[in-house]
Amino acid sequence: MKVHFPIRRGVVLDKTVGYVYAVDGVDLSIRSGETYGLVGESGCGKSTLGRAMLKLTEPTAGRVVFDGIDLSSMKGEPLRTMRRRMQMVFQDPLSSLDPRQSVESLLVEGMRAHGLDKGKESSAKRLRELLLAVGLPSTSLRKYPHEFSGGQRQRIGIARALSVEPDLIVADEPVSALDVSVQAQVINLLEDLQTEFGLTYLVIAHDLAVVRHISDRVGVMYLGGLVEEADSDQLYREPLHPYTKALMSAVPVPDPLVEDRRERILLAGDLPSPANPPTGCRFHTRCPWRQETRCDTERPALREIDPGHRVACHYAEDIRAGRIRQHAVEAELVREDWDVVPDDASLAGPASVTETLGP
Ligand SMILES: Nc1ncnc2c1ncn2[C@@H]1O[C@H](COP(=O)(O)OP(=O)(O)OP(=O)(O)O)[C@@H](O)[C@H]1O
Repeated sequence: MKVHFPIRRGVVLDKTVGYVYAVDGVDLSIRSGETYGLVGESGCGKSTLGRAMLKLTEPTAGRVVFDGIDLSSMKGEPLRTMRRRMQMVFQDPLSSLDPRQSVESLLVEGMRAHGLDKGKESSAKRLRELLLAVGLPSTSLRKYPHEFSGGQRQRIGIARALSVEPDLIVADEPVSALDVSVQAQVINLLEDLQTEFGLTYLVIAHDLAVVRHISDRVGVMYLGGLVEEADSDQLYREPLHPYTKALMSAVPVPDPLVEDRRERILLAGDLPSPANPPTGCRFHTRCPWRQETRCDTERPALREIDPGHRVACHYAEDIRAGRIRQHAVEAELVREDWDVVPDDASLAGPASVTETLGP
């Protein structure tokens, strides 16, 4: 799939002077009942991909197939019916919930739009069930979003998504606006609801720790492309793409008393603009293992290195076997004596993942 946004100039924005290559050739499938975690730095195209999967953003090229049905040319009522089955939970519940609507009205709205409010009594029962499912008191119905804490508001956002009985939920940074102490509660809630209602999740996050806990499989995005994908355990045990390795370097050590023997990876330079991505491998401008000239000119395909473990790097096997490791060490881009501990292991913001320590 591709999603390219035109960059327009001129008095009435009538000239297209270029494109933002937000999603540029991603082939991703999510299995029924699983949680797929999508990670990467801010601006790499995660949200755009999530929105395009729900047809909230029209793809420039490619198809979205949901439950065997091709949504590409679907419009009007058939698309609306399919949309009920695919809901989104947003990062900031305060901006995604209309402050003038009570919780009751917020929850009933979607049910009504999809013909699921079948009479006063059954709607009231359904509302009670929804509140119970997300752990909010029944007195919440008459209240307004600003009367709740951040975590409670996210529960309202989740209840709202659940109200139309979806199969797939795309959760875009569902906990990143919340206090750390509340994050785990919301993640646990999502897990419980998945078991209870047989949901499938796409969880988008810049924080590897969040995704690790909740995901069955994880995909790592860089500048509009998927660079690595594997079962969660496998990816965390043996990241193969240099970018994933760098992200892993930034995850804090779980136990400070355990000696940290992982290699630390320094990425050169800043994240390039998706409006002007590098030729060849998108990651080559920052890669410690860059090999001339193949990496600069030839874009690597995502290929299966081990069963279910796909990597978009020409030299993944060589890096794994340590065959081209020396080059990176000599260039002082990979060091074993790194002693800089990150203040913040998150990957938010345009800053590159540099000089970070990991477990
Ligand atoms: N509607 C739009 N029009 C033009 N450019 C857009 C639009 N939506 C997103 N972009 C650009 O596409 C790129 C990818 O954005 P996207 O929001 O998908 O990234 P992201 O990885 O989800 O980042 P974040 O975590 O900051 O939301 C960015 O450069 C962004 O500025």
